[in-house]
Amino acid sequence: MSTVIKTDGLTKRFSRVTALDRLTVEVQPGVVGLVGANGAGKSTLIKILLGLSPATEGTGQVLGLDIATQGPEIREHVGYMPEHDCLPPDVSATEFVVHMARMSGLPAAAARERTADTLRHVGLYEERYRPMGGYSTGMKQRVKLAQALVHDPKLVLLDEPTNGLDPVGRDEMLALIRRVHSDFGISVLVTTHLLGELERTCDHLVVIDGGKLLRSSSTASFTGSTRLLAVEVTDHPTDRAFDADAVLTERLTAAGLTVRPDGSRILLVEIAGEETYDTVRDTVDDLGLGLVRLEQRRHRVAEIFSTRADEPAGQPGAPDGTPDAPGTPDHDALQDASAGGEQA
Ligand SMILES: Nc1ncnc2c1ncn2[C@@H]1O[C@H](COP(=O)(O)OP(=O)(O)OP(=O)(O)O)[C@@H](O)[C@H]1O
Repeated sequence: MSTVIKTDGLTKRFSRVTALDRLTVEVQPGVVGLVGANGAGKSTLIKILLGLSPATEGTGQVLGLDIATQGPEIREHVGYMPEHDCLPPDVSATEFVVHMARMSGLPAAAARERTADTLRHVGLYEERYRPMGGYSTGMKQRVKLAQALVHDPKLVLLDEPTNGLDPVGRDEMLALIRRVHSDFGISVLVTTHLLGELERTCDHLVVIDGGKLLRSSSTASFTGSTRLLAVEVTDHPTDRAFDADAVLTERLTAAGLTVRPDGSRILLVEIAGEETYDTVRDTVDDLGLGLVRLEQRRHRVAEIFSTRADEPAGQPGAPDGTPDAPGTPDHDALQDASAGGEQA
């Protein structure tokens, strides 16, 4: 397995902000999520990896090519889907993608053929002949993805591809992103601030905060099991005044378990051993209640940020003692999509 992206001490300083701060990371083939709040440095990293913006310090390779000296070769083998709307409204998807294919060096006939195939692959059919100004956000995102794929790259960098999409559109885009890798073997680096999306889509996550690497590891290692059981019970079948959660908490505590509420309906019970499951089941049964949920809690990617936010003030600042740069990310901007925190 050859390394797709490698950086060593990559730093980008703007006049008032250090957007990337000695970032050292390696990315292997697959679908990799680049996670960080707004302003964490994701877009800056993508531009540097494409050779479009020079690093202030440090080195990097993409597909074994040097970011400082081989930008054009990198862009020949890498597709890029920018975050913002960049589509000319008066032009059709077909015309635009053919143009982008020609810019990548494909001859006219091959460009037309690849465009037709790629637009079909992203799910654009008859509409591809209409001017893009009339497209929905979902259709525009598909065109942006198609132009990143049309020259048959080995790697695509996707900057917030689900931006502005409703939940259905988002699921479709995420499925498409998985297929880019599974059907064509193209590696994907995808940025988003919707954490739940990444848990479902990516094999590996790179988390950055304030331009620094927080963690780089497999998605499974982020979402491993906790030592907590999530328990949800039904109301009492006959006694409407019966406070099921309160009585259950009391009984489980008396049985030696540690219990705390999580949200309005769920109790979290610390797992003391295998017998904890039986104790909960038996107690719920004794009270004449039904079990709606009894499952071991998994970690959420979002927890890495909440832990970080709990650190003593000053800790995340630059090691040289300078205060955090302006534009330090707003952790609230990171939304846990799986917890229903997404906007349409
Ligand atoms: N050209 C620039 N000049 C000055 N500062 C910049 C420039 N580009 C980015 N920055 C700053 O660098 C920091 C990182 O920005 P960047 O766009 O890389 O973050 P991001 O993680 O992609 O966030 P977003 O999701 O909001 O795009 C921010 O503080 C931003 O204001």
